Amino acid sequence: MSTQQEDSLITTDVSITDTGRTDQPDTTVVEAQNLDVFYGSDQAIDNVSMEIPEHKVTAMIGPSGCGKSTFLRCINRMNDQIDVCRVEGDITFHGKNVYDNDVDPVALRRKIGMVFQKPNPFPKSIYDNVAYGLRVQGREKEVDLDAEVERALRGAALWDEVNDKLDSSGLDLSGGQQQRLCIARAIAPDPEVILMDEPTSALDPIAAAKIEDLIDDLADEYTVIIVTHNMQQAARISDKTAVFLTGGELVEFGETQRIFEDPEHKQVEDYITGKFG
Ligand SMILES: Nc1ncnc2c1ncn2[C@@H]1O[C@H](COP(=O)(O)OP(=O)(O)OP(=O)(O)O)[C@@H](O)[C@H]1O
Repeated sequence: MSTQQEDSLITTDVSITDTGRTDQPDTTVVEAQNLDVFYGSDQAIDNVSMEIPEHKVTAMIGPSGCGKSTFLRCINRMNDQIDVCRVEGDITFHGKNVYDNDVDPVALRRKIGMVFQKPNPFPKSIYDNVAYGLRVQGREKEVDLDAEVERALRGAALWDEVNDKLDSSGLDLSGGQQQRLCIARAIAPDPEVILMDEPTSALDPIAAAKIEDLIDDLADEYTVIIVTHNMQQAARISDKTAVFLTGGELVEFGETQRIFEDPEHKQVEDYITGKFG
């Protein structure tokens, strides 16, 4: 390790976990090319290009307001719901521009699910929360719904805690359980990509740690793209890290270990060593 790397490690006080996935070759699943996003006349994303690898965890970090959530919402067109939002450039999923006229945003969101900062289960039973997506898709009759609900709850590491109370309201669960229920709801329709917007920031450290472990497991089957304010979390769980800085520019993108140990840009080093942001 170079002296510079040692210095960075000492000053960041961040321990980087080898996820064991970094040696696997990358296959791009989502790609941004010269992406610009505006809210009215204000630009939130500035000429961002990035290739996001399949079956890995990619973290988006950067100071508040730098466009992380905006970028995430472009991937499954959640920004469509914001009238003043305008997207230019390309964002592709398996090579297909998600903003093409023939793309159905609802079908896209089945492939690219989302989990939000605040757990938001529906005011329905645990079972109905998880079954929701399959029912909306009209697949209730074609699949074994009980088996699919169990599969999703197991996938979200919640089955053992709720299998005897599937008819109870999802709102009666703890915050951490509610977030895992939301993850179960997101994975039940069998998406390929899961977008997570600060999924642990509303949780206590123990519940957050469970979600982090879960994200590691999810990456075996899904591509996970996570926005986090927590640099330690990005260093612990992600394979790739994208650093956005004010103005919606992507300043650096690469292997998480390299970004944290040996960033190319002084601004990134300053950000991850806590000098600003
Ligand atoms: N619905 C909206 N309407 C208008 N402007 C918006 C909207 N959402 C976000 N913005 C603006 O776009 C910029 C980027 O916001 P965004 O939420 O994407 O940043 P962020 O990096 O995720 O921030 P944070 O870390 O605080 O969540 C900010 O200037 C924000 O004020």
